[in-house]
Amino acid sequence: MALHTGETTQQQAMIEAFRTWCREQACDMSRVRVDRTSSGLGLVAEQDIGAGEVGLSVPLEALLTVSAAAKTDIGQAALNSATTRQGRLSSQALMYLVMVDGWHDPASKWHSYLRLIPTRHHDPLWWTDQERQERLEGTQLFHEAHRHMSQLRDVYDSLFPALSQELPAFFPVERYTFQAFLWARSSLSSRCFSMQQLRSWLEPDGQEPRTPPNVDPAAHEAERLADDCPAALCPLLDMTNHNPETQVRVGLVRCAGAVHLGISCTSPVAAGGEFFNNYGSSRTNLQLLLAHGFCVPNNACDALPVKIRTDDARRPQLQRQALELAGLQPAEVHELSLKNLLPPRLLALLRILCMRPDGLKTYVKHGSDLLLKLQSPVPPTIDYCEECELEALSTLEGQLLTQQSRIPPPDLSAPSAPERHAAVYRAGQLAIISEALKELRRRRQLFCSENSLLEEEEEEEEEGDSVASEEDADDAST
Ligand SMILES: C[S@@+](CC[C@H](N)C(=O)[O-])C[C@H]1O[C@@H](n2cnc3c(N)ncnc32)[C@H](O)[C@@H]1O
Repeated sequence: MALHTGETTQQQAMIEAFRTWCREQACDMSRVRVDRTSSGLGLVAEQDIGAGEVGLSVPLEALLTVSAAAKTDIGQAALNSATTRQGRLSSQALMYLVMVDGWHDPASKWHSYLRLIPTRHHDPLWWTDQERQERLEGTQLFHEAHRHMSQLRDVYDSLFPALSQELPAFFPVERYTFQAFLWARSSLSSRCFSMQQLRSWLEPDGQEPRTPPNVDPAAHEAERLADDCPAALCPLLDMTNHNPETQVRVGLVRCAGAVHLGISCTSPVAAGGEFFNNYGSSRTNLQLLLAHGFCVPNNACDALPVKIRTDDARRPQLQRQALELAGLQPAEVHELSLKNLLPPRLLALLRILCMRPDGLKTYVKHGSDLLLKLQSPVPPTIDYCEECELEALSTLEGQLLTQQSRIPPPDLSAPSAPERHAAVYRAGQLAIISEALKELRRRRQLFCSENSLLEEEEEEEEEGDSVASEEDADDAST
């Protein structure tokens, strides 16, 4: 990471202050040090760390959990304010309030920690509308980024400027800006650990009692809080960068008589090597970019979400009955991936939507076996079902071609890191579409040859198509 001399000195001073803080909090960081890496700050092994050995750990008292946030002066002020009295306070918002306060106030328990978090993030919520349009057009992430931004705006607007007017000493207007809230949101989303990890032991603990310490808010605070933050900040552990090749375990460990959150790696880390984390072995590039602001090239977990609208009230009753019988939900998202190019549930759904009513009558008789039956191709020999299979495949092909045409071609050598990460994301989406199209054509050929049908030379645009995609739904509403 290129830093100017002034920035380097300033950052070094902040790292030193953070190290002192870690010592004061009795963190176990004897085997690692905070250092600069190609992904910002990270942790480097000071000595060989064995496979399964706890690399570092942090006492639970040092974590910023919803429960800890609720106990701070700022948390209490928010919880007892007239502004939040009408309803429950969002637990996420409570975390943001305490994080913004802690960044400014040297008296905050987490001040030295919060100061070391980057002041700018690179996820799509930090991009301008135009950048989001250019980088994400035609993708699911474009909609997700907008949705997250407007949710954050709603949460912010529900608290400000009211809290600043009611309690200006706690919530000064110049401190609690939307930008500060955005920083807190992205800091939390990019660095948090799941509460589940705070409830399970990393290793069997001999004869000791195994009940994990309670990390939940007290009952009277929980009553006032919406349960919308299943995550906590763990200073130091959150300095670990992501490596999809690494396997780690995170959980409770005992250290010097206290309970810590610790991390161990299933393979050894040599002295001088980076001690990595794995933010989730099944995280898609959409999830990584939205929460962490980066993507993994050729991400094997990547998925292309496809949504087919089925909630149209004008749908024939028989179709609605078949969808219900098959247990297909109106808002169901079907995830296409390189491992599962054509999910059987999606094909079953398309078969229902493409089947003539008399054919559907025959199929509905299968009752609870309907989904199973529809996961295999519909033979053209069944009365009124002659066209069904090819129509279902063509419908999906049409939708994928439309999605493909809407996604701008990726430039993996783009000048800025966010542009490159967006390009990696688009490349992943386009790769799945392209492979799914090949698989669709392969299946069509097979189906035609098995049923002695002639393949159509060219696809024709369906007029008055009865199958509407989610993208179409969005277009229709704008
Ligand atoms: C939990 S923090 C890790 C510490 C962070 N590097 C820092 O400087 O504070 C997660 C952030 O680190 C960066 N990061 C982690 N792993 C990365 C990777 N494999 N590629 C690119 N950036 C990464 C991203 O900015 C991400 O949002």
